[in-house]
Amino acid sequence: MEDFQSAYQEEKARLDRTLDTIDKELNRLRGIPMYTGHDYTEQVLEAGRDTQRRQLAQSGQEPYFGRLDFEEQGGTRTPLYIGKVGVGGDTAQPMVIDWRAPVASLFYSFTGGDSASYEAPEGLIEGLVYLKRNIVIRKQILERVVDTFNSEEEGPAVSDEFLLYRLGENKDNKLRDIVSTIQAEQDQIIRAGRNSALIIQGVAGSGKTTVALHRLAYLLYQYKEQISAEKMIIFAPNRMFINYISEVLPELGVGDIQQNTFSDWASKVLGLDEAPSDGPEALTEWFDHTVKSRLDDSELPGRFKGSLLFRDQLDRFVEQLESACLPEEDFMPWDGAKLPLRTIREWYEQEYKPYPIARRKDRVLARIHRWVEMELKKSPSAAALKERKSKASQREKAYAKKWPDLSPLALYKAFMGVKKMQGLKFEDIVAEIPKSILKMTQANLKKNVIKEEDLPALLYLFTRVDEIDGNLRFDHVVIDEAQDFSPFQIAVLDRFCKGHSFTILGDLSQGIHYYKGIREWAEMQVLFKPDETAYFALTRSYRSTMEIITFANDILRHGVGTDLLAVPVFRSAEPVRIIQAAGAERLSTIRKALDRIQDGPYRTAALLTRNLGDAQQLHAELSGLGYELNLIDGRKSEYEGGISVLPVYLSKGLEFDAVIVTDVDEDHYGERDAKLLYVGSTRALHELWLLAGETLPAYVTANDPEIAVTVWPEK
Ligand SMILES: Nc1ncnc2c1ncn2[C@@H]1O[C@H](COP(=O)(O)OP(=O)(O)OP(=O)(O)O)[C@@H](O)[C@H]1O
Repeated sequence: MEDFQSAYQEEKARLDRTLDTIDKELNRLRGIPMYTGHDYTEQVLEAGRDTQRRQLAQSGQEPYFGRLDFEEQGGTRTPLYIGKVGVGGDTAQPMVIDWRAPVASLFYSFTGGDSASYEAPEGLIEGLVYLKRNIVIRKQILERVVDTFNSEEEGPAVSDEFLLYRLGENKDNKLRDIVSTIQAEQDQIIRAGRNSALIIQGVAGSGKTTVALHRLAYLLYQYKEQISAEKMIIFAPNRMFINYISEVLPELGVGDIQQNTFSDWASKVLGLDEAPSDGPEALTEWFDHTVKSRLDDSELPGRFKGSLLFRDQLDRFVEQLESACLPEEDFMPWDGAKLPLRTIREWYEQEYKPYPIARRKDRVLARIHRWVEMELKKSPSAAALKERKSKASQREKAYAKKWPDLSPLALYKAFMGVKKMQGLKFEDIVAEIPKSILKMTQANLKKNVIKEEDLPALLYLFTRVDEIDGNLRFDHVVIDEAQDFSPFQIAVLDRFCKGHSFTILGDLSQGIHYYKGIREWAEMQVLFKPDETAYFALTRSYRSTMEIITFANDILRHGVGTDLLAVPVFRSAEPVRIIQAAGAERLSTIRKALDRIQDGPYRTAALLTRNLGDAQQLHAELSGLGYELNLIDGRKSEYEGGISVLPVYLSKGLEFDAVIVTDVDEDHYGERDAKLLYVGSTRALHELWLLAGETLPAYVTANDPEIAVTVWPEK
């Protein structure tokens, strides 16, 4: 107790000193009149002061969250205070060190032991850690001081006490930063070098999304000279998810990073009027549990059109295109004048060879135009000039039309046999496309309907025949829920991305979009050379209680059939409740469970149904009974918190303090839908209820009363 008191007093005094220094510095900066003139040097200085003012104002509320006492070899014990932004960065001993600075990595990577080291620009720095302390400051008030390592005390190396305190809290509506409790295995990913494609397999709740966002903040800090926020992008599954994660980057002081769905981004690049996407109707079709037979992988359009085989077919098509583009004829602007095919061919095949085909076409046509202008100058009279000019203009237009239309859609239509293209013979390639997929695509393209699954091919054709403009290129690409991406999508993105700088994260066990996603990470790894890629596995799960994770692990083991199990953090609460709620009892049981949850200390909860129709119906019934609920149906772009009703497949990526899954029976969640139940169950932080139908799915067990029970709570 005494120790705690003295630690608290010590930190209180230090906080007062820090706040005082920040206050003085802020006042000094605010006292400098804002520069609004035209002098460039002054403008740069003013921008710097503005950033400093904003950062200091932020630090002035919660300057730091951790302290690490470190003694560098040959040096002395020094307390390092670590915060979201550095304060006094130019001095030899800054008051607060930015969490992304090399030395701050010790705060995260240190797991006990006699010595510690970190990578600095000047090499490996070694030394001793004496103390690791978590400090909670809210609005300038010191709220909590917890030592998670103290070399002078007996006890476990680095304790989880502070992490558990953080995980036990109820969550706001939005995902939050975790700078104060980043774990060593997460820190390794956050600080991994920029020029490789990281592939991260992480169990549900292992912090993948959160880690990716922190990694972006780190990369921007570490490589500030080489990369910029506007050239980084996060691909997320839908608009609502983007809204859900939207607070983390601003909390980390990072703005302007693009956040988009693949479909929206691709449509913009391709100039499509509308972004094709798996709308609610398409999803309902894929996720309907009453559809008993599922197509083989090779017949699933998304799987086929996302494969590298399909990319290779397009490659063969483009190769032919190169030689077939040039019209096999001389150009005659008017009778008696001739630009021989031989010359045009030389321009196209030799002089402009370094350019992509579409650029070559433009250059050849422009050069022909220039040649015509020169020839026109030789006209014998004004009348002849006029006549020749008009003829040449018509013939130039006619000649240009003999070149193929090289827009991605026109090429794709040609490839799929919906549009004629002279001089190409690729029937053998098309014959390799599964018949059902070819027929369906042809029918769609005839009506000018483009599906989401066609986007990689369209983008690929674009990048193969044309130049990618500099402002479309990325310094870094993050792909969340990457198990739902196809290898071809990644291959296309690689063409837009400098140095294979990717963070690709997902969870194969949550691969519920079976009709388009991958089955193995190897499908993506083959895209990169071994030294261009690194693989990480996150197995610790931070979101849910130990009971929920142990229960969900059983679904993985017996239902999904994988050994990628989650390791819980030891945070214990109520067992999972599996309650009979079939037939006439269904609605009243849902209500009873909901009432209990509403009486609890929670901020967010979710009712997860098997499909959209169920969610709509339940939402209508319960709203009619006076419950305040938000329906999430795939159309919404904002996540509102409170109690949500949604089909289970739309819950991916989200989390709620308490979750009720309805209709958990063999019919709704047969073995092939075990992944859906896994996703649903792992959305819960503190409480999970499964409302059971007549027969529980065989893979759902309630053998251990510490983990799952089939009775109502006693009080
Ligand atoms: N080191 C940590 N400290 C505190 N909280 C953490 C930590 N890592 C993850 N969390 C919390 O765990 C929860 C899950 O994180 P996140 O959503 O990023 O995981 P995920 O792996 O993307 O999950 P899923 O695949 O299930 O959607 C979040 O509430 C996050 O704040």
